[in-house]
Amino acid sequence: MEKLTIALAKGRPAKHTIETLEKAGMHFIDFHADSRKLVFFNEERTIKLIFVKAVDVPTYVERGAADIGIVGKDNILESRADVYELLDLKIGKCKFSVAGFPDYTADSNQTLTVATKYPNVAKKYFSNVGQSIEIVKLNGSVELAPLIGLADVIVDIVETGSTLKENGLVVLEDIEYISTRLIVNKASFATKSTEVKDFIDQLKNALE
Ligand SMILES: Nc1ncnc2c1ncn2[C@@H]1O[C@H](COP(=O)(O)OP(=O)(O)OP(=O)(O)O)[C@@H](O)[C@H]1O
Ligand SMILES: O=P(O)(O)OC[C@H]1O[C@H](OP(=O)(O)OP(=O)(O)O)[C@H](O)[C@@H]1O
Repeated sequence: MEKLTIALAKGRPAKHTIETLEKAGMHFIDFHADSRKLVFFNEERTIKLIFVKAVDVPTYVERGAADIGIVGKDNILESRADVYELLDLKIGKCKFSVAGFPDYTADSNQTLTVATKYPNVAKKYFSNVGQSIEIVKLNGSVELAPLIGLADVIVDIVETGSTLKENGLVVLEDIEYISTRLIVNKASFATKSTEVKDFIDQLKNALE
């Protein structure tokens, strides 16, 4: 009998996350990296794994379509979903930064144009530092925005820094450390507490 539904973010950290689940003793028999299948079960059929777009994972968990989600902190922050965040898997490590041209100088009296895939994160950061901004919401290739005069600065994920470097940009400020986290639906945490705690404990052991 199926006990838990886990929503896993498709994309970069997925393969590593599956490896961690395998290490924790959960085997998803027909999973392979280039499969187009979106639903998998472990051997005992106690865990249903669903693959969804990273940005949608917090929504699935908040609304109870999944009991647990495994997703980047970037998507959790942007979604502002009301869920419990209970574990850092310490994979998919990167950071949120403000980036721009090396000679960029901040002027708190002027409205800054900020290009980003993460408008809520950008708004919160600049509101905290007292800078008024205008957001240009993009869905990718954000580093292009300052180069073509679409924005003064960007708020984006930086991992190795090579995308910034190759486009003549630098980190101006770091905002937050990002990695893959485990989130839990609040009702599931109460009604399925044993199953949820067992799942987290198994995962924790595999991470040690
Ligand atoms: N260099 C990186 N760039 C982007 N995301 C990274 C990086 N390193 C780790 N991550 C993590 O990987 C997740 C993104 O994976 P990926 O880029 O495959 O998906 P996505 O950009 O959200 O999806 P899509 O490209 O389909 O919109 C991020 O949410 C973040 O937590
Ligand atoms: O510091 P780096 O190691 O260069 O990694 C950071 C880059 O990777 C991500 O883009 P992604 O590849 O997801 O493409 P996108 O521009 O379509 O979001 C992110 O948005 C940065 O552009």
